[in-house]
Parts: sequence; structure tokens; C-alpha cells
Amino acid sequence: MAPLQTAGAGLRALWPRPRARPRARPRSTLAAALPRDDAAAAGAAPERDADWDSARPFSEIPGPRPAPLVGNMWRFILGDLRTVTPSELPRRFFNDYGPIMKLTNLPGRRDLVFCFDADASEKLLRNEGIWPTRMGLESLGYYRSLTPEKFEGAWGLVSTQGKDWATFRSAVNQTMMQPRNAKLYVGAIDTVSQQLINRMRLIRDEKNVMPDDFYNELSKWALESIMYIALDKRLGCLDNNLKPDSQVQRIITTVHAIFDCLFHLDVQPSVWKYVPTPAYRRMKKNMDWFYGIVFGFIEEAMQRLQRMSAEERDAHEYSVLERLLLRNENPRIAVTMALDMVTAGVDTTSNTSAVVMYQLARNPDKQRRLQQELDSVFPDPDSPVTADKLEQLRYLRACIREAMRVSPIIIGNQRMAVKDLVLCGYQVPRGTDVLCVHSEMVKEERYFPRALEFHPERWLPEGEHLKGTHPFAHMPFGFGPRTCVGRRFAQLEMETFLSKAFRNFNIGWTGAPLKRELRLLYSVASPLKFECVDRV
Ligand code: HEM
Repeated sequence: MAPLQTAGAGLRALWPRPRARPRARPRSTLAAALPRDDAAAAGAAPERDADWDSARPFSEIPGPRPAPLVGNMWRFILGDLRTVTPSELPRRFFNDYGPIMKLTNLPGRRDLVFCFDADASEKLLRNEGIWPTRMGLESLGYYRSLTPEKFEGAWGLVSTQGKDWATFRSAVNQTMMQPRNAKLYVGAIDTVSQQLINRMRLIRDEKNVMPDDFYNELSKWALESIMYIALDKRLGCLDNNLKPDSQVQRIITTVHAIFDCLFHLDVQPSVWKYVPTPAYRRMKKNMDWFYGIVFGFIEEAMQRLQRMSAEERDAHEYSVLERLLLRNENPRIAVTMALDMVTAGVDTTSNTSAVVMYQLARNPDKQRRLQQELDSVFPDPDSPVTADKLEQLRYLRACIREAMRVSPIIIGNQRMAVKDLVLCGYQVPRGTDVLCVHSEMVKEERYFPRALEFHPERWLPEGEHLKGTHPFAHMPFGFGPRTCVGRRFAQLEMETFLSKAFRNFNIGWTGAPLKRELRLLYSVASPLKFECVDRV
């Protein structure tokens, strides 16, 4: 990491109290998301599509018909959807109802339109306004609102809307999104990735096969990496003598549990808004512990910085927390962003890295081509990864992109319509939540020739014949001003680790086809049976 030039003056101003009085609650309800003035500011023109009057009414959008009193909940308990797993549900909806359908009348859940069509996805996203609204994860917003003193108005990005979201996003955007800022951490990520490579050599069996819980190793790598970037903190996740009941292991288990609970509370039918369900209580318990630990790390990082002399600070490699503290008057912005980085930065990059490895292991010809690229950029397998070298890895980036298409970790991208839209011939009124199910669109031959096959070439000029036909059919990091704020760090981490892994090993697959389950993210659900043989 490079020292930050502007350190001296900014650091004296660390930790002032925020001037603005904190709001009691994050804006996460529809009314709060688009109050009149904000809606105008967000570019939410009250107009409607020109073909509105000739479109079919919203009521005719197909979908499971709700029963009197019990709505659609019964279908998931006793009815036709009882045996359908969450992972199977999107395809089932598409097969049963076609390119657009709606799921209504679930307790505690806003009605949701599912859309499997890239033209409709384009129309929705291009009309999202400058403050796009993505409702969801309301339980997280609610949990935070219980302890407003910890957030002091800086509620974060994930579950906020309108002005709260926009103010926070503009405060963190430059630090988080500028590629040159992410590159500052390449040395740190190289160090962590090398540790995992060393560990892979140690933990493989006599046939060079990774242990069944190799996904846990990827989670540890992801946690160690994001802690280093966010807080300049080394947890020692990849130490060889780490105990199974260590704090690190508990952090990882807790992050998985939090994702699992959010899925139960905010995606599946749930009545947590009316009664504290077991999933809500489990989430609160896990959150209480996790926030306590991470707030402790943050406090430690702040104290470390305060104790430093001016010279030490100038020579110091700044974490994201510290950069955000220097840029923003309200220190809580840095704190909440660091907290969200640790929460969002484990399961996302570990699951994606797992599927890239899997696809390359199952496609040895693509792996060989990648290794040719890696051999020319890293003649010495032990040479460290640098930002310049990463620049040259075009085929690696294509492999990651293609693996994210074939095996995406997110179901799709959601927005609230901010004007009356016609989607797939139906009226979709302003204020409706629409989920563009990109995880199903990517399987469609009409959008990707040989859609079910892994062809990184389709992302390179030479793969013109395999190129996708619609840019709105595949959006792994989302779209527009609300796009994934951790994207640059995620890409840096994955490119660094994967380049080292395939430069060092020939990676094969020895198990049954990989299983994944939808738990907020599509997540690894069977052992990662990678065979990792040293390359000579
Ligand atoms: C392969 C890894 C990742 C993928 C595929 C991914 C994907 C996404 C997607 C699709 C969104 C929604 C974007 C939208 O609505 O347009 C999102 C939002 C977000 N992501 Fe990521 N993400 C990844 C890694 C990360 C990491 C490492 C972090 C933390 C450093 C992170 C933090 C966030 C946050 C805070 C948001 C909310 C942004 C906002 O609402 O303004 N993500 N991510």
C-alpha cells in the first residue's frame, strides 16, 4: 500500500462529532424512499411510457393466484411450491408463467414482479433515476435502527434509500470505486493470496486433493483480505495452527449465518415484522456478536492511528477506514462502510473464486490457455502480483467474467420503478418492485450462443461469434450509480489469488458435479474436490 500524501492535516480532525443531527431511522420504507421532493431530485419524473394506454393492465400479469385470507403463503407450506427449493424457484416461475410474472400477497413481503427479459431489464434500469431504489434487506435496516447511537445517521448503503443512501454513497464512492485506489492494496492481497497457496500445498492429501472443507479456506482468505483492505488488520486466518474454535472461525460461521438469516427474513415468506421469529432472533444474536467484534477492530484501528507520530503516519499504508476518516467529517461513515465491507466481503468473493476454479478445472483447454498467459506474465511462479501485471491478464478477466455468467452468485438485480413503465407488454406502475432475474437470463440461447457452455472467449474480440446479444442480460455487479461498491476490491482479490493459483498448480476436479444452493447468494453446497498438482 502506498502512503497517503495528505495525511498530516486531515488526521488532526479525526473523530469529530457529526454536525447533522442523526435521524431516528434509516429510510427504508416506500414512503421514505420516494417522498415527493426526493423523487423529483432523483429524476423520478412522474411521466409514463407512451404505450401505457395500449398495454395490458398490471392485474393481468400472470402469477400464482392468492387464496382469500391466506394469500400465497399456503403454496409454500402445503401447496404446489412446497417441494420446490429456493434455487429451483426462479426457473419454475419462468417455465410456468413466461418472461414476466408477479408474486403477491405474502405476509410481510412487498409484492414483487419477476422479469426474465433483457429488454425489460434495460428499460427498468435505464429509468432508475439518479437515486435508484433497491428495496430489500429490511431486517438489516430495522436491526440497525435499534441502536441509532452506533450509526449516528450513517446507516450504510445496503438497506437505505433516497437521500440517506445518496449522501453516504457520494461520501464513499471515490475511495471505494476508483480503480487506482483499489490497486494500492495489491501488495497486501498478494501476501494473503500467497499464504493460501502455501497452505494449499500443506493441506492437500497424498493424491493432491484438497480437503472437503476447502470452501472454508477460501472464506478465510476472503476474510483476511477484506480485513487487510478495510482495517489494515491481520487476523491470521490462514495460520496453519488455527484452532477450529478460534475467533476467526467464529467470524466466518457468523457471516454465513447472517446471510442465511437475511435470506429467511427478507427473501422467503416471513412474518418477522409482526412477531420475532426464530430466524429474526438468530439474526439478532449473530449480529450482536459480529458487530461487537468488528466495532472492536475498528476502535483498535482508530486508536492505533491516533497513537502514531506524524512521521509514522506519513510512512503508513492507509486502510479504507483511514482514507474514509480523512475524507469525511462524520467518522461514522468510515465505520459503517468498514463494517459493511467485512459483512459483504467474505461470501461474495469466496463463492465466486470457487466457481471460477471449478469451471477452469472442468475445462482443461481453457485452463491451458490461461496458463500460457500466466507463464508469459509471471515467468517466475513466485514473483509477486503487481498492478501492472494484473493489467496484462486479459484472458483471466474473461474467465472470471464467464464463470460469473455461467454460475452467478446473485439471483438478479432489483429496482423500484420510478415511473409508470410498460414491461413485456404489461403496465407496471411507479412504486412497483421489479427483480430482473439475470441468473436465468444468462442461460438463454437467445442472449448467449451455447449459453450453458463455459467460453471465456466470448468476452474477447476474437470470440465475436459467441458474444452476448444483449448487455442487460448479464450484470454481475449490478448497474448504474447503485452498482456494487466493493467491485474493485472484489476483482483485485479474485484476480490476484486466481492468477497465483493457476500459475502454481494444474487444477483438476475429482468430485461429483458441484452443488450450489440459493441462500441470499448462490453458495457452494458440496465439497470442493480440487486436485492441485504443482506445475513443473
Ligand atoms: C464477486 C463479488 C461480488 C459480487 C458479484 C457483488 C455483487 C453485487 C451486486 C449485484 C450488488 C447490487 C448492485 C445494484 O443494485 O446495482 C452489490 C451491492 C453491494 N455490494 Fe457487492 N458484490 C461483490 C463483492 C462485494 C464486496 C467485496 C463488497 C465489500 C467490499 C461488496 C459490497 C457491496 C455493497 C455495500 C453493496 C450495496 C451498494 C449500494 O446499494 O449502493 N460487494 N454487490
